[in-house]
Amino acid sequence: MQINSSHSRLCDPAAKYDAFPKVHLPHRKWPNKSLTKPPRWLPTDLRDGNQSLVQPMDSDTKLRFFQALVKLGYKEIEVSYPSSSQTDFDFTKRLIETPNITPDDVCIQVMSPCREELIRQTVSSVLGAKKVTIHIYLATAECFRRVVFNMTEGETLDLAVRSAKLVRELTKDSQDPAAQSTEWMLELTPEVFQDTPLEFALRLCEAVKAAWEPTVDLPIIFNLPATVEMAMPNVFADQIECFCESISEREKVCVSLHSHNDRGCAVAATEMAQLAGADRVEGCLFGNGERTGNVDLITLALNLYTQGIHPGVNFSDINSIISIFEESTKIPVHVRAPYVGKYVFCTFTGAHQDAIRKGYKHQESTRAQKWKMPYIPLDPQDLGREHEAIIRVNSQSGKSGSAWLVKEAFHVDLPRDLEVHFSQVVQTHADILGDEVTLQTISNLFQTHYMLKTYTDLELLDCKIYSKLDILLQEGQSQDLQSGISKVYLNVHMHAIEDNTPMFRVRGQALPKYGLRCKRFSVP
Ligand SMILES: CC(=O)SCCNC(=O)CCNC(=O)[C@H](O)C(C)(C)COP(=O)(O)OP(=O)(O)OC[C@H]1O[C@@H](n2cnc3c(N)ncnc32)[C@H](O)[C@@H]1OP(=O)(O)O
Ligand SMILES: CC(C)C(=O)C(=O)O
Repeated sequence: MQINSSHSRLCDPAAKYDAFPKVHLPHRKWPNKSLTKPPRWLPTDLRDGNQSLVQPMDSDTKLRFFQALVKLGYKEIEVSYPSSSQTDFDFTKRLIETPNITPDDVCIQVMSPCREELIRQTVSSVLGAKKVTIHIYLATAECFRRVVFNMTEGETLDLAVRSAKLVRELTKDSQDPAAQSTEWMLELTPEVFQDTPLEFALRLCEAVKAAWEPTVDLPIIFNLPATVEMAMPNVFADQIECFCESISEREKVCVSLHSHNDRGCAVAATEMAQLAGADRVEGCLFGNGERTGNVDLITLALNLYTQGIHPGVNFSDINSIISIFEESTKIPVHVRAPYVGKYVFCTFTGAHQDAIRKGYKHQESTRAQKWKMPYIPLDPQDLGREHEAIIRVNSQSGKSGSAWLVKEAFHVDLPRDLEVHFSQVVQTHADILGDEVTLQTISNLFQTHYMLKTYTDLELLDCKIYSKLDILLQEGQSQDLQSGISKVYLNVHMHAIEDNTPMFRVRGQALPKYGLRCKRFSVP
């Protein structure tokens, strides 16, 4: 019976789940806009990213990660949840007290729930820093208020205001000299903004703004999270546009986004919400973070980059960032992660390989400035990646794939006939192998099949197919010309590897199927 009831639920999801309500915004403007500049970025790898790990980072690991984020160019970094653990508290102090770790233009952000003792502890961890954002959060979504806190809207609003006033008292209004040399900002997160009635979110933010009294130079940050992503990106964009249009003193407010990826749409939601007016984006490298992760900051940045917009951060040495990330989080970057995965610039597919190979040849011959490459939206070299990994060969590959690897191994362009022939050799091998055919294997197959292994002191330099007619004409033997040309010759230019000086020409007669039979050597 139990089984039946769960079956019936699966057949009728509406009995269990409600559709997310639409936003009434008939004159929405965001669909007609484009992104033209990067947002203010805030990586939260050391807080939201860290809190999602099986093994939270220790102080040295956090420091290494922090320094990597600074090197990438981030100017606001959420470094900890100081009241969560001694490690986080001490790490925050370490960033401030160790000379030359935190550049003067980098603002560190620390987070606390709206609880008096925890706010006090949080502020005490950052005293002495140059620039700080105190980030307080509280749950405003109806389900959270009712289920977790048992608080009314009024009680929630009061708590938010009291907390903002406390932060103010401890920071920008404080008489403590240690607090007076700091540039203080306040960030408030009404948690699960996406599921909070807009009218209540606005009312609460207005009250907190009045309590904090921000300025145009140091605006208050309202971070509007999809703590759990619950609706399509267009719905989120509508919510953000409504908020941006309705909040008063917009010039004193920085609207920040913090999207999680529960529906797999965090990148799209974050991009559309920027069209809708948001100024700032919180997220994590490689989309780390609670559950399905925070929005991936690298994808967002490189999406801008490939539209010709400088993202303000620099991913030109992506491999070192991947290493730091994997060592720090113990989470491998997915091989298909946009732009950065091991396989994203790589194809096994014959038709794609052919297009890419032609693309590279075209790019080289036209010396085109603009990047227009079939199947590859970003030049891997811009990320410090090599081209070698682009084409890899298995049984799904064709002649272009094996020819690309022969070029890598021997630096020669195969003539088309030979490409076709060699590809059949590789295909037969790949089918039997049922696996990738490596560069080393391709090179061995080529040498063995065309008998280049016979002369191990020689290196292949060039390789062309000549008709017998060409050869005879070259050698002035036109009198030997016979009608009905039947044989094709393969001319293989080699040089001796050992002393590297004398040039040899090995003439090989390409017999049926172009198997090379070397006939003679000569110094050219
Ligand atoms: C969406 C986010 O990412 S929010 C950030 C979440 N991050 C963390 O929780 C990591 C750090 N947290 C901690 O170290 C601890 O949970 C502390 C220090 C905050 C609190 O510790 P404890 O007092 O031992 O409470 P515990 O961990 O059991 O959590 C329960 C408390 O969290 C509160 N809580 C639950 N959900 C939320 C929420 N969304 N926002 C704020 N507080 C919450 C509960 O009200 C409860 O408080 P109560 O005991 O007064 O009722
Ligand atoms: C508290 C906020 C910033 C958060 O982490 C979330 O909503 O996911």
